Amino acid sequence: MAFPVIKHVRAFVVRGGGADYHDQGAGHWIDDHIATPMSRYPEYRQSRQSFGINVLGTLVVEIEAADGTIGFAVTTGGEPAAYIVEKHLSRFLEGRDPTEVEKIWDQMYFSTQYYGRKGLVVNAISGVDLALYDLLGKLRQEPVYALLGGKVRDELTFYATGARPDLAKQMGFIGGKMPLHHGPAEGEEGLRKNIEELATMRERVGEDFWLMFDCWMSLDLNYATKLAHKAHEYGLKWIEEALSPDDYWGYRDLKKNAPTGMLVTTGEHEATRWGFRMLLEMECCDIIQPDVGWCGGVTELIKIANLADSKGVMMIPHGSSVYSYHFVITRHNSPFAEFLMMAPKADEVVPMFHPQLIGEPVPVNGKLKLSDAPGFGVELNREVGLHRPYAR
Ligand SMILES: C[C@H](O)[C@H](O)CC(=O)C(=O)O
Ligand SMILES: [Mg+2]
Repeated sequence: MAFPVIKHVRAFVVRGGGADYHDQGAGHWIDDHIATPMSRYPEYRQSRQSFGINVLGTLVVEIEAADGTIGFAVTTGGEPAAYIVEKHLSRFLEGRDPTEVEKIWDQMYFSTQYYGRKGLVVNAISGVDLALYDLLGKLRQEPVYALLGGKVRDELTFYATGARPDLAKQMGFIGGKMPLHHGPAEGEEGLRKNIEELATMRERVGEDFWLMFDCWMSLDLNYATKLAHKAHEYGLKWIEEALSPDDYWGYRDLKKNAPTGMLVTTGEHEATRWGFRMLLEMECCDIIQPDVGWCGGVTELIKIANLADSKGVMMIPHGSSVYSYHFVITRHNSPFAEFLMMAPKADEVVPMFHPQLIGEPVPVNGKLKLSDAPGFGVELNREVGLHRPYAR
């Protein structure tokens, strides 16, 4: 079957909304004194926006085929990523057969390797790769999960990330992951407050509900070890992203130090098969958590997931809505998924990438059956103020 060639790649920037690194309004739980690597500076402790978490904004990539079919995807990266997509990556797609996914990925990665490899450049590559999968699904009239080998289960099961695991339990989620609020710079008092928050939640949710801490790269090995042992008394299921993503040695030691039964998880700021190979070969964690919009897209996630599977490690992607749902449903080593509670008080289920996506599915009673609509099954909301800074 011949497909129309790719005619045009476009990159847009959007401000406002869209999950954790995009702009959220004042008073949102996701920006309320969360421990970060910048918490050592008191002036950057209260709000992640104070040090610029939202500075990049959203990147939207659109790929149009010669017959007018359009695939698109949303990720983080803003203007700098839009520049890379328009000025550099587009040459590897325009005029090409859209089924050349592997070759296109390879050329995007190796042509940018001298200034890329991780971070922003891989975000941009991921956005293009996801848009290409969306386009392919639309051209083939198949959902992305079908392109990936089909479902291994009927529905997705979710845990929730947010400030209110107690409400998440009432909403049918299997667990609640809370942001850690106090880092090492807040000393023993901060540590006590962290444990008190966990104890309060444990009291509210009972013994069996999963509770986890997301530490967002804020700790050192000593503090993380102490936190893990104190939190073990309250049945913490996992300690997430405790250390810098570059500290593979620290993760290896934390996994050795962690109490028996507590899982060590990380990887949402890791990228590519090579980064995850380090985490896996050094036995840094029990669960890897790539974000499909940041780790290299679906093409790279296939390789990452296979590496994890061969080591018997679970792969539970960082919350990225439909972009990870279509992957998780095809994998035995991804038995559940993350849902990021984007309601400001984490008290209701709202679409994660609102307002950018139209038709974004959300879990009901902690479960979701994916639709068989083509591609990722969502449409781009063109009312969000799309800005194309580097139009060619
Ligand atoms: C709540 C965390 O600090 C972060 O914003 C989200 C995250 O790391 C996760 O969902 O995992
Ligand atoms: Mg996390």
